[in-house]
Amino acid sequence: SGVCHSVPVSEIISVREEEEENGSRQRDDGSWKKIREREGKDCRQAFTVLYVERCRQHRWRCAEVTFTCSDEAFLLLLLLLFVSTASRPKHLLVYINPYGGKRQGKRIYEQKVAPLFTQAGISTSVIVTEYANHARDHLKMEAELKKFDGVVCVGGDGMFSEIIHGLIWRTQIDCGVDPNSPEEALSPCSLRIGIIPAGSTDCICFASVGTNDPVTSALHIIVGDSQPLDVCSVHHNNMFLRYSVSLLGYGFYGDVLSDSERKRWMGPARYDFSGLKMFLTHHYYEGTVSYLPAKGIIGTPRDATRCRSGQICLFSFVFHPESSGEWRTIRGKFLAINAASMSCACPRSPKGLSPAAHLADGTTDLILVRKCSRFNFLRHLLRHTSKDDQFDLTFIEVHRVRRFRFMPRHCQSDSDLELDLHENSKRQIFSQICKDHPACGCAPAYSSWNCDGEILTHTGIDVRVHGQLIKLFARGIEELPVFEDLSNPCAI
Ligand SMILES: CCCCCCCCCCCCC/C=C/[C@@H](O)[C@H](CO)NC(=O)CCCCCCCCCCCCCCC
Ligand SMILES: Nc1ncnc2c1ncn2[C@@H]1O[C@H](COP(=O)(O)OP(=O)(O)OP(=O)(O)O)[C@@H](O)[C@H]1O
Ligand SMILES: [Ca+2]
Repeated sequence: SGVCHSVPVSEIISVREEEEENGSRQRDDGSWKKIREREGKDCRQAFTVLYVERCRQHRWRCAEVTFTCSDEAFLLLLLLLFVSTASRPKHLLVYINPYGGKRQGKRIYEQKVAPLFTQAGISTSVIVTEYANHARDHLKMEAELKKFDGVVCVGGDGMFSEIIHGLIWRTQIDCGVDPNSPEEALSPCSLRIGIIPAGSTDCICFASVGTNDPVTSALHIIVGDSQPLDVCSVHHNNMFLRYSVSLLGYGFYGDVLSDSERKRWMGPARYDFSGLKMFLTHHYYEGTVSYLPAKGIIGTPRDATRCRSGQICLFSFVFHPESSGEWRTIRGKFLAINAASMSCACPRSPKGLSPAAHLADGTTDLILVRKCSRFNFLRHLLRHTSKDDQFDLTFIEVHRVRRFRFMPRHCQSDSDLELDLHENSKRQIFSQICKDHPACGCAPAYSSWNCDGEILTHTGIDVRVHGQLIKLFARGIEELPVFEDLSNPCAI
């Protein structure tokens, strides 16, 4: 009817030929042979295009529009599609955690994601996990990775952590790199990972896509997006412990996690319950943090700029030199020590723990919250949910780093201990008594590390950022056009 509609070829999900004008109901599959058969006939081609439509808050939906054109133009479109979709996945290995978040992983995948994959002509091999670490071990030892163009993780941050542990490990073994050594340069993983959010925090999905919406994630996988991601390796005395891509948190977030693990039955609300409890408990921990500041990078953790799709993050990593600068050391009493390798934006805090952190710049933002009053800590926490700067407080300091170490006070070297031997021995006896009498209410000596939602077994750690070690089926958060129509009533 002469209405004009344009769709970028890169955002087409599928093309369906419509029935021919003579009424025959035979459906074409768009193959070259069928099209050649019609050559010479003077008929116009009607076809329906399924494409990506942008909705509010970075959500994507599937929309469709029907075009008509000459056979030659249609042929040209198919050719264009063929060329521009070379980076799209055709075979995917899917892992579903049926127990993540509100236990909806299987339903979300079957109802919202699988039909889209079928429509886009993607074939899948689906594994519903039967126990914790099933996906990790399958990837490490069994999975025939050559058969696939990507891995899909249906679950939360913990499930994603399983997937990267399996994939990074497997890649190092295949490339002859020792994954245990803290000094080795790790080999990047070639398979991309897609995250279908079905967990409790889903911050890796939220911070790399802009929303935690299964359909949006499925569409980013279908169009073959690619977003590199930094990975931290965590070691204790040269022994490998874990990888982290979002939050490594000691003190407050470590305690929230330890407390919340016992309340898994509560679902995602366990974090709010334990968060309130740990806020009231108000423990602080003593220790030494040393770090290697990042040099030659674009930006600081206090910037107003944000990590956005196709912007500075990608080339800032490529152009800055590996810094061999001076280590700096800070000793003190901390309510929290957090390292955020990405913003850690999530529905609880849409700007995240470190709003200016980058997904792929080869650095992590080290946030130190020194001992302060409950009132001041609350001010800091509240600012995670407002426009105010959560770092603009006297008891907070933040550094962009490439590497850092933490040593809790009671693990410090002998010479350090000799300095305050007397006080220290009193404390050790005291903390022993407190373990026996947990009701006495005095502060414990140690917290634990929250490593992407998993508890670490050691408190003294050495952390190193491996820039762009893995890739996601994502493109980073897209800058919203200023003219965005916020009243767009996109069905959700
Ligand atoms: C007063 C409101 C303050 C709201 C402050 C919100 C800050 C939230 C920042 C969230 C950062 C999440 C980082 C992501 C970590 C993930 O790798 C990990 C695995 O999924 N998730 C958690 O550890 C889950 C961590 C969840 C932590 C929730 C903390 C909730 C704090 C509540 C404090 C209440 C004080 C109220 C006083 C009246
Ligand atoms: N079949 C299974 N049975 C029990 N646990 C599993 C199974 N599959 C995976 N897991 C484990 O479940 C844990 C939690 O999973 P997941 O991260 O998906 O959800 P969550 O913890 O609710 O969300 P988030 O990590 O976003 O806070 C992970 O540590 C994972 O190892
Ligand atoms: Ca980073």
